[in-house]
Amino acid sequence: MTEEPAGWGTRGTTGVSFAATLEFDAVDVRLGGRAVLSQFSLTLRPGEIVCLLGESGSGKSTALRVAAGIQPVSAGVVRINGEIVSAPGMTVPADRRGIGLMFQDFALFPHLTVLHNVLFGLRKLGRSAALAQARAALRRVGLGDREADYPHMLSGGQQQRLALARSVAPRPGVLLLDEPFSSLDARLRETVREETLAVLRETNVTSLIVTHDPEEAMVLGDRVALLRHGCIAQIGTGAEIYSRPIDLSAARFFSPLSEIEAVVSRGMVSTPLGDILTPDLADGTAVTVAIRPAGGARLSRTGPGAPGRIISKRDAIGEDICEVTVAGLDAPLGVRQPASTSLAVGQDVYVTLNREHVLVFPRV
Ligand SMILES: Nc1ncnc2c1ncn2[C@@H]1O[C@H](COP(=O)(O)OP(=O)(O)OP(=O)(O)O)[C@@H](O)[C@H]1O
Repeated sequence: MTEEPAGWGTRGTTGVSFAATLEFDAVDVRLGGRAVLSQFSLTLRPGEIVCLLGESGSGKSTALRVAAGIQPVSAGVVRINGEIVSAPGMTVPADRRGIGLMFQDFALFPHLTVLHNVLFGLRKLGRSAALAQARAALRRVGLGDREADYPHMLSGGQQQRLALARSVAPRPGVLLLDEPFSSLDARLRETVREETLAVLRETNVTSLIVTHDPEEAMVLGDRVALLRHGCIAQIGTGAEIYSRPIDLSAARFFSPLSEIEAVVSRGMVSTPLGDILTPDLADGTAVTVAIRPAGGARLSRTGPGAPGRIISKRDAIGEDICEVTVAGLDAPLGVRQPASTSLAVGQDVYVTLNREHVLVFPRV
C-alpha cells in the first residue's frame, strides 16, 4: 500500500467522448411494495454534469441503477441519445448502453494488474488501440508507471484514480458515479475531486453523480437535483439551490440553521435581531426566519446591532464557530466567521444580520 500518492498526469490529455443525452421520463420504481422513484424526470444535456443530492433513502442510487440498466422500471422510460433503453418489461443491459460506471468501492478486479483492469473495458478494440487508449488513460491519472502493479498495492486515492481511468478509457457517452469520493479521507478528497472534475471536463462525458454531500454537489455539478421521496424537489445550479431553496427542509439540507418564528406585519417581520423586509408576503403570514451560520449574521465588539453574549467558541481552520445568546431568542444563534483573536467566550458582542443569507419561509 503506497501512502503518498504521486501527482496526476498532464491536464488536457484525455480522449474525448461523444457525449450523449440521458433522459428519465416519468420513471417509477417500486421495491418491496413501496415507491422508491415516483414520476422521476430529469434530462442531462450532452457533456453536462448533474449531481443527484438527497437524504439517505431518497432514491439517488436507484436512479443511477436505472440509468445503468441494473434496475428495471415499473413505469416511464429512460432514453440515451433519444433511444429507449428502459421501459416496463424492457431493460437494455449495461454493456449495451454506452455508459461507464464508477462505484464508491471502486469495484476493481483484484486479480488483474492495473493495466488489465483498464484493458477489461476495451475488449472491443484491437490489441494495439486498446493498449494505447489504456496507457493514455493511466498516464492522465498519474498511474503510467504502475501498470504492472495490482490494485491492493495502490493507496485509496490511487485506486480511485484507477477506477476513473478504467471508466473513461472506453470513452463512454454517459458516466454514472455513485458516491465516488466517499471512501477517501477529507484531505485527499478535495484534490481528487478537482482532478476528477478536470478529467470529466476534458472527456466531455455526460455525467450523473450521486452524492449526499451538498458542498460536493455544488463544486462538481453544472446543475444539482435535490431528490426527496423519489422525485426531484428542486433543480438548478448549486448557487441557485443554495441561495433560493424552495422550502425550509431544502435549506436545512445545506447547513444547520438558526430558526425564528415570526408573523409578517406591515411588509416586514420583526425579530430580536432586527427587522426583515418581506414585500412578497401578505400581512398576518406566519413565517420561519432561517439564519445560516456562515454569512447569516456577523459579530462585532462595537454596535450597531442586537446585543448578545458569546457562550461557546470553537476554532476551525481560519474560522471561529460561535454560539451567541441574544435576548428574545429561544436558542443560541450559530455564527461562523473569519477567525478573530478579539472574540472570546463570555464576551459581549453586537449581532447584525446579512439579509442575503437570511431566508424567510411561510410556515405550512
Ligand atoms: N431491493 C429493495 N427492496 C426494498 N426496498 C429497497 C430495495 N433497494 C432499495 N430499497 C429502498 O429504496 C429506498 C431508496 O434507496 P436508494 O439506495 O436509492 O437511496 P439513496 O438515496 O441512494 O440512499 P443512500 O444515500 O443511503 O445510499 C430506500 O428506502 C431503500 O430502503
